[in-house]
Amino acid sequence: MADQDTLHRRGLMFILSSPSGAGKTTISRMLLEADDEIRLSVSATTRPKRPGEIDGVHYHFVDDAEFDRMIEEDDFYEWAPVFGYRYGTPKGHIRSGLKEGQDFLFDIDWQGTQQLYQKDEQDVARVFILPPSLEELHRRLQDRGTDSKEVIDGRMERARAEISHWDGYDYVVVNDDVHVCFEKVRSILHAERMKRARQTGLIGFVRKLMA
Ligand SMILES: Nc1nc2c(ncn2[C@@H]2O[C@H](COP(=O)(O)OP(=O)(O)O)[C@@H](O)[C@H]2O)c(=O)[nH]1
Ligand SMILES: Nc1ncnc2c1ncn2[C@@H]1O[C@H](COP(=O)(O)OP(=O)(O)O)[C@@H](O)[C@H]1O
Repeated sequence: MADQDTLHRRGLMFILSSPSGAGKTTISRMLLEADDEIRLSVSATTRPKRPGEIDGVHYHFVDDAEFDRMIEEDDFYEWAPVFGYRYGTPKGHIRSGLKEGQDFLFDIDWQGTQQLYQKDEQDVARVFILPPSLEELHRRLQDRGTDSKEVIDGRMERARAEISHWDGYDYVVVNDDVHVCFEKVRSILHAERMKRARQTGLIGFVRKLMA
C-alpha cells in the first residue's frame, strides 16, 4: 500500500495585500486564529506603534538607525518605503521554515510582493483584497480610529495607486462581508497547499499506489 507519510510539501509564502483600510489585517488575524499551520512573518517598521499593537507580535518597531543597521547587515528579504516610513521582511527563519513545510503569512504591499515573487516565485501565492467602494474604504479608515484626518487623506490618495497594482496578484477578493471574504481567502490557502508542484513526494506516492 502507498504510504502517505512519503508525501511532503514545501512551505508557502502566502501574501495578502490591499489598499490601507480594506481589511487585510482583519483577514490575516482571522486566518492566523483559524489555521494552526500558518505563521505570520512579523515585519520590522519605523512607523509608531498603534494602540493595541504589541512589539514583536504585530511588528518589530525599530528606529531609523536600527532599520539602517538591518539593511547594512543584509537582514531583509525585502523592504520598501510606505507612507513615509520603512517596512521590511526580516529573513529570520523563513528560508529554513519553508524547507521544513512551514507556511508563512505576509501582510506586505505590492513593492514587497514583487520582490518576494522575483526571488522565490514557486513558493509564493499572491492575494489582493479590494474594498467594495472608495467611500466604504474611507468609512473604514475613519471608523478604525487610529489615524488623524491628514493621515487618512494621505491613505485615500495612495489607495488609487495601490489598487492599480491589482494585476500583479494571482487572486483578487472583494472584502464586502468580512466572513465571506475570510472564507474565500481560506479556500485559496487550502487549494494552494495542494498544488502539484509543491508536493515533493508525489511521484513516489503515485508509483507505490499503482504498484
Ligand atoms: N514591502 C513591505 N510592506 C509592508 C511590510 N509590512 C507591512 N507592509 C505594508 O505597509 C503598509 C502599511 O501598513 P500599516 O502601517 O500596518 O497600515 P495598514 O495598511 O493600515 O495596515 C501596508 O500596505 C502593509 O501591507 C513589509 O515588511 N514589507
Ligand atoms: N468587511 C468589513 N466590513 C466592515 N468593516 C471592516 C471589514 N473588514 C475590515 N473592517 C474594518 O475596517 C477597518 C480597517 O481594517 P484593517 O484590517 O485594519 O485594514 P488594513 O489592514 O487593510 O489597513 C478596521 O476597523 C476593521 O475592523
